[in-house]
Amino acid sequence: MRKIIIGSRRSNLAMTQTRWVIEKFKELGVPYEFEIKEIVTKGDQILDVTLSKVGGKGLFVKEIEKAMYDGEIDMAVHSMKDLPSHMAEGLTVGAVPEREDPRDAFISNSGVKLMDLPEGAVVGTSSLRRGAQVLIQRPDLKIEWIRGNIETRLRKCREEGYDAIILAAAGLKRVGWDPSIVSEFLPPETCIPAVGQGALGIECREDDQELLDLLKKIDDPLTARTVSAERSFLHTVEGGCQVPIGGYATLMEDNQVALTALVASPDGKQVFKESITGHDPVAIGKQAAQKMLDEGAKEVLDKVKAELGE
Ligand SMILES: NCc1[nH]cc(CCC(=O)O)c1CC(=O)O
Repeated sequence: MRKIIIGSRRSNLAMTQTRWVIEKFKELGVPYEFEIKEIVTKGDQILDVTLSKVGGKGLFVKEIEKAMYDGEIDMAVHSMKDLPSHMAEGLTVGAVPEREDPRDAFISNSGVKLMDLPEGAVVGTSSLRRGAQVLIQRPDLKIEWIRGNIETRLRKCREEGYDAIILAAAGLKRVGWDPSIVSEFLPPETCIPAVGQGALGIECREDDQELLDLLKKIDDPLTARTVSAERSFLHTVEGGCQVPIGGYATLMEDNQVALTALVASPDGKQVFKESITGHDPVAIGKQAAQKMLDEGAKEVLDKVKAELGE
């Protein structure tokens, strides 16, 4: 019986996601053994700098990809939103399982919603996308950087002078947090989630046909379809770095994909938003991106990238 070695970051969320995938396989009764191998990534070692300043999206995946090339591991379970829109040579996403809650969760110390925070209150986030969308609705608030895994951020929120923080609902739900700590699930209409938020992407070697066949069993083609529209948008705007970009697609009854995408300046003062519907997810992603780039989103993104030193 082949033993499949799954590489995972050691955070509680990464481990939980990896164990969830193994559990899915076990439920299906597949004839394989599974072993988890912990991988420490650069992103895990950087704790106190703004993530967007230290080197973009690949931060959590490079070491995992090296282990995959070296044959140390056979597959890796990623949060889709941490996967760069360009896959590394020879590696592929073999499965996109059913998506968890895509929304952002707003957690305030006093329990009030975003629009009810007192004037000038401090919101902690290390995401330019979340910061920009908070400022679009509440230009009076202060955005302060907060880093660390879910547990660390929740502790810092209580102890370090933030009035509220924003985390992905999917992460909270997966690690089993009590949903009552959430003051408000921000609607995707006013806080467009990150591309791929709530979905997993399971990576393996392109030439490992046996694993690709296995992964098909936990792939959700409907989630894959919406995520591919979002990623096509991200890819076309070249959002490889942590710039203020959001993209969220849903399926309509006639099986068309409806994509809403956003590019904003970090201060929320310039906003480009586009909603496009169509049958071909890759085409609508490109179309939305092209339209926004032509209308001026390119200058906004170039400016952010220059400030981040990319
Ligand atoms: N940026 C880190 C990250 N990557 C994936 C998730 C949560 C799970 C998901 O979005 O699928 C998180 C935490 C967060 O953004 O709060």
